Amino acid sequence: MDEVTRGARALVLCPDIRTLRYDLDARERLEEAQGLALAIGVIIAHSEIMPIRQMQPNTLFGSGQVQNIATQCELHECELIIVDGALSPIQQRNLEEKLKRKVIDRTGLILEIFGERAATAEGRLQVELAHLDYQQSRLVRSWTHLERQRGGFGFLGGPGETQIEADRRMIRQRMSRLRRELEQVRKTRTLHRERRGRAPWPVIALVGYTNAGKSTLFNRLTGADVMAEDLLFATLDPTMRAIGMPGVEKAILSDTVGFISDLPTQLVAAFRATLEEVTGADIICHVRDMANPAHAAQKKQVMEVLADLDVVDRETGDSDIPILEIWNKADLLDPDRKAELREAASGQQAVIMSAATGSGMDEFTTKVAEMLTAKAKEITVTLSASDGRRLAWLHAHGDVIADDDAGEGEQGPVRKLTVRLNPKELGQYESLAL
Ligand SMILES: Nc1nc2c(ncn2[C@@H]2O[C@H](COP(=O)(O)OP(=O)(O)OP(=O)(O)O)[C@@H](O)[C@H]2O)c(=O)[nH]1
Ligand SMILES: [Mg+2]
Repeated sequence: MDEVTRGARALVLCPDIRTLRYDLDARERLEEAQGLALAIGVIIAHSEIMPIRQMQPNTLFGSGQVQNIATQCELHECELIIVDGALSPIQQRNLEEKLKRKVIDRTGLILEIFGERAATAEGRLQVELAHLDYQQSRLVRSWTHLERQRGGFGFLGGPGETQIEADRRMIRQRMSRLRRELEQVRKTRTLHRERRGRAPWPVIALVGYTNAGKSTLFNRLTGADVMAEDLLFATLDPTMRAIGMPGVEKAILSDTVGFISDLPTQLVAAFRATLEEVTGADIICHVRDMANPAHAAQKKQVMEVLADLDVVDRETGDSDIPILEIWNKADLLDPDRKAELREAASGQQAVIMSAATGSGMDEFTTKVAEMLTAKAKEITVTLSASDGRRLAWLHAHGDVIADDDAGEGEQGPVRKLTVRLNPKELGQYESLAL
């Protein structure tokens, strides 16, 4: 977000539209909206739930409410109004005119956050693409940091129709260039992934709603210093590290972007590409903030995204990849609630822990090790002692339990090996060319 907005005093409004069905109640949504607002560095001067019986096509809010918003802005000296919902370009423009202040909606807000956080080349390309897509319909807008940073496409001032046409064309051209660049970056990434796919280590993916504690857990396990903050979308680009823990000699741990409800459609594709890593994981750890009253609705969102990624069956909830639920932030729960959860967890793949304090870590590592071994198969093979290639491969990739001299065969000495291989490795071993 541009200089003017960072540090700006903002009025955060959460429309509660009677005709819509929400997963979270208004108070929870308002809280999330405040979190999003803080994530772009504004000061929340005042926030309010706005019940709406009937949406007004021109302003969303009724005229009395618009009056009221204007008064609140004066009272709290706000320069910016954040509406936690979707505004049509017309509604946004009309509200700005009536209120004489900058107005942004939920999509705009999330795009701003993503724009600030994206760190990798791919992340930046995706976000810019999403932003341009959003702007196409809002050509008179002039507040986004992207266009400012890039020297502008000439949206400033009240452009005439020809100017808007020219801008549209420019946006379209820029978008198709970005798509080409993205394609290139993705190809490279797929190559990297394929190369890693041949590496023998299992992949553990951390997923979860934004602010659940994924990066905190990641840091604890890797000793890394990934940005873990009380900020929504602290992590945008996937981060991977090799880790070792009791029972798992080596694994790759991947931290991912947090999920959120009502992700702007423009960002869904970007988001999905970032999450592709998850589809190749051996285990998914679903980190949940059990201290958040909205944790059940948040889980639902996460499962939806996993279903979108074809990891989870939307109807049955069955998953191709084993999922371990991390019931995080246990340190914030009172003992009764904890006991309740402990009971509930015993029947499922779930661990109660605190990534912040480290409590429950042992149980976590034991569970992960168990799940990885459950997937592994033990095979026994006899090989000619001169088959150096296979012998070396098994020692390098598998968990060799026994490697014994098995006497003389027709072609000389023979060895008998018992090896544990996870399914991926087993496939690789079987396809080793003779
Ligand atoms: N009390 C408590 N706080 C925690 C725990 N785990 C994480 N946190 C805090 O929760 C906030 C969010 O943690 P992150 O690790 O950044 O969450 P994330 O899931 O990576 O969030 P995104 O990257 O935004 O998706 C931080 O302020 C953490 O310190 C926990 O077990 N207990
Ligand atoms: Mg994170």
